[in-house]
Amino acid sequence: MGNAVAATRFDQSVSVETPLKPHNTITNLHAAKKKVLFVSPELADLIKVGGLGDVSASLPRAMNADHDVRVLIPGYRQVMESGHAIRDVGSVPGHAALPPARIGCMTLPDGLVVYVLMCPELYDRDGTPYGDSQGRDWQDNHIRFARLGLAAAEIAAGTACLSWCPEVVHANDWPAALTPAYMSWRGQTTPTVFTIHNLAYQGLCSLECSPELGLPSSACGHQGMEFYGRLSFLKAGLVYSDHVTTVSENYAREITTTEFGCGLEGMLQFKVQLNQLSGIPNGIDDSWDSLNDPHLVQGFEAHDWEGKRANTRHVEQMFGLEQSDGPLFAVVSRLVQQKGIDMTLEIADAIVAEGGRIAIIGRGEEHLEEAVRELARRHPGKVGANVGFNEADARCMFAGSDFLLMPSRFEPCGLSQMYAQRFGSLPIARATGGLADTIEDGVSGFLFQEPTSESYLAAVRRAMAVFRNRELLNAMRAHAMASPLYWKQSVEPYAALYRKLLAAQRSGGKLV
Ligand SMILES: Nc1ncnc2c1ncn2[C@@H]1O[C@H](COP(=O)(O)OP(=O)(O)O[C@H]2O[C@H](CO)[C@@H](O)[C@H](O)[C@H]2O)[C@@H](O)[C@H]1O
Repeated sequence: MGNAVAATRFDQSVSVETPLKPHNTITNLHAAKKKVLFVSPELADLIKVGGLGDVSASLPRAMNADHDVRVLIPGYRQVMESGHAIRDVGSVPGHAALPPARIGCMTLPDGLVVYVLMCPELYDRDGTPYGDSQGRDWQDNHIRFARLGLAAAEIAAGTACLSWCPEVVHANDWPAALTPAYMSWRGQTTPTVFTIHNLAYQGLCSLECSPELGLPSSACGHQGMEFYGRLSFLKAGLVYSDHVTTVSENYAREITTTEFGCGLEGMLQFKVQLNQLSGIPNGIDDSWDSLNDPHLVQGFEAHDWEGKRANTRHVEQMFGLEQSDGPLFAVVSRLVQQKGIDMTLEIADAIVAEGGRIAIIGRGEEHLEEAVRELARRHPGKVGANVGFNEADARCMFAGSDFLLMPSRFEPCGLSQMYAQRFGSLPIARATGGLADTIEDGVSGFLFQEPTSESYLAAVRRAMAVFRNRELLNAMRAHAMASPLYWKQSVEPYAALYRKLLAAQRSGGKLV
């Protein structure tokens, strides 16, 4: 990337903020709003791969009425070129193989403050936050995300030259998981929360990477982040944070079992004994408003089913589907094993044979992308597939479809099923994780128990039977659209957790 481009990226006209003295950790103890640093690899306003991007955009905003939550994300190319002015406000030194970096500050139009970790050699690349445009993970991901964690630790220590210092640090998923770890190794006492959005992605690297990350020797043992002979970023988040949350109550229970614990269930059971693991469900933000969403061809409310139908016609056109009186099923999903796409492929012929049509938008594993394309080729006019990522199209699909197919093998919370319900599309989902917590079987959607195509198809058939009973269908749609799934329900549990950790810190140290 040439200098000319780089030079346009930082708004240097604003003076660098006055550095804070190291360890002068809290500028105003009596400030009403607690300062929280929210560390994440995604933020939907700027870059989104999946649900973590949505949560990072909506949870801090929902919390901000009573808190001062600021987000720290890496300065990927998409972030630096987003068009938002970035003030250069601080810096962090290098450590082992982690290069030094600058910290920028971006204020989004609604006032959300975002710190951007600017390190072009690590983040200025084509592709996604995690890999290249062919879907291959970046080979230096351990360095890229250790850099993120250590920068967050420096901000928390007041050593990043910022005029703001958090009282609580909230790190999300493996890419941010070294935040509490570096804080612990450096003796920092600011309370830390680590949220698991998906236990299956662990951020594993070789033990030999330890010197590159500048880890203390204790980190590489069983009591540290060693996991079956490798280093696990996610395990570091569990071991070194003061409290672990995950994104639904059901998933919080499930991850303590062998079936869902990904080998970490013993550690998670221990966290439960210490009262350091809880489930706080995700919500959705109020942009999910079927009457006023500008992406829809026609806004609609419950009982205005003609308005919803206008969106169905639009989705049919988008996907080249024949018009029909049969149900329209939508798939809006990352195309990965977790999401059970293979099961949808197995039952698709039956859905089509029984009068259904399917519209699929998704991106992910190459073999699943190809299988989805092949399915659409086999059923012209009945199945349409768009292999890619498009938020506006996804919103139209939630509004235009009758049912959302979400047969996830596991699902920490799931957002798509909540979006679908809000837009009057009834989710058909496996009763797992947050899906079981947010869908009422036979009331706002359809749940099935076993991760088999037989069990799934039986649920689809129940949905089709309801589709033929207009009165019941419309009652279920209206109920789904009224489901109380907004963030409001999650704000207080997070606020209570922050209060508890701060109280523990005041009364003599961290929770043990
Ligand atoms: N091709 C495409 N085009 C447009 N939009 C697309 C898309 N594919 C997916 N999306 C969107 O991406 C998001 C996916 O969020 P989910 O929560 O459903 O799953 P994900 O597995 O990514 O998130 C993980 O983190 C979240 C957040 O905690 C948990 O809810 C979840 O269970 C966990 O697996 C939704 O906003 C969906 O609409």
